[in-house]
Amino acid sequence: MDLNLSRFTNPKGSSCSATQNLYVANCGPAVGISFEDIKSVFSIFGEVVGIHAADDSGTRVIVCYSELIAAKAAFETLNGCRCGALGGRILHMRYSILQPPPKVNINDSLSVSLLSSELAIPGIFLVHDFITSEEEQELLAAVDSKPWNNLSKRRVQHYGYEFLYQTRNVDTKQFLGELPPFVSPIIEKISSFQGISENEGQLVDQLTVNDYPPGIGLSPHIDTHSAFDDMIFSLSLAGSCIMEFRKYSLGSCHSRKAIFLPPRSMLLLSGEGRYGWHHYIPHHKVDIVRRKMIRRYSRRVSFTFRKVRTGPCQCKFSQYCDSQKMLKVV
Ligand SMILES: O=C(O)CCC(=O)C(=O)O
Ligand SMILES: [Fe+2]
Repeated sequence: MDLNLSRFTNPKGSSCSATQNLYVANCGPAVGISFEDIKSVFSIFGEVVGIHAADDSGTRVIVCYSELIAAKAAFETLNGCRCGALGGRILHMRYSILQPPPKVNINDSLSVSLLSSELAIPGIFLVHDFITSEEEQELLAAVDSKPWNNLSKRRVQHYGYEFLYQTRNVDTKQFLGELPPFVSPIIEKISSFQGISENEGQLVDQLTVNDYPPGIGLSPHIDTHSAFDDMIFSLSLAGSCIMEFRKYSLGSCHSRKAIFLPPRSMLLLSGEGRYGWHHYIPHHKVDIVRRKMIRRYSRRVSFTFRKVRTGPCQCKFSQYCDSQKMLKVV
């Protein structure tokens, strides 16, 4: 990704406040106009210090001047006019500002795995391209046609059983009905994972759909042991994010690892990864993955499939297990 892309934005407030940078639409390499041609035309008005692609269309550029007066002169002369020296194209212009580089937190230096084999947390598996783009669009359209519940920073939908955020549990007596037919192909695919089909009964009966605006994450947590069975499946749609895993003991964090979740990937949390590690989506507009900045342009929608637990949890991770802590109190 060209890091110059999207570094420029509209001036806030008045859309006509002038700046030294001009966004120029309808010219660029994709329509046979080189950066040199653009520079020679815009240099008539003053010193041009940079020309950048405004996006990846090849037909929109940012022209940066050293002086505001030059940008204003170019804007007033060329905006909306047919420019003979640039292939006779009509230029559409507005002022643009250079965004400050995104703040990169020192914590972001955590190395991010692309594969679950690199992450190496027992029980955590990531499958890339679990669904096709068409299936992804169908799932997004299906949930977008249903009502969303607004939380403070994101929207959710619950199917099967409602997830209650106050108790971080479900009310097993309040069955909302079978999971909707639009997720049946996903559940079928999950069931065909090696080893999983041997399980008896229903594999999953609860679905939470999360719609995260760009930059919104989720605080570190372990899904309540007493609420859900071992396997938790989370399908990422539309946008990407990183998911961080933290191992706490005696209240402090001893180990941190992270994995990149691209759209259409399926993450399985099970065993130690599900019971003994907190998972967390940092609240970042930009994720650093292998020294590349990956901006969260789009919303991310996740489908988290779980199986509601019917008896107490008997996992080997008792220090994180509410079922086993409750037994001790009694
Ligand atoms: O958005 C995700 O992938 C994870 C959601 C999650 O951890 C949860 O709902 O408990
Ligand atoms: Fe979770």
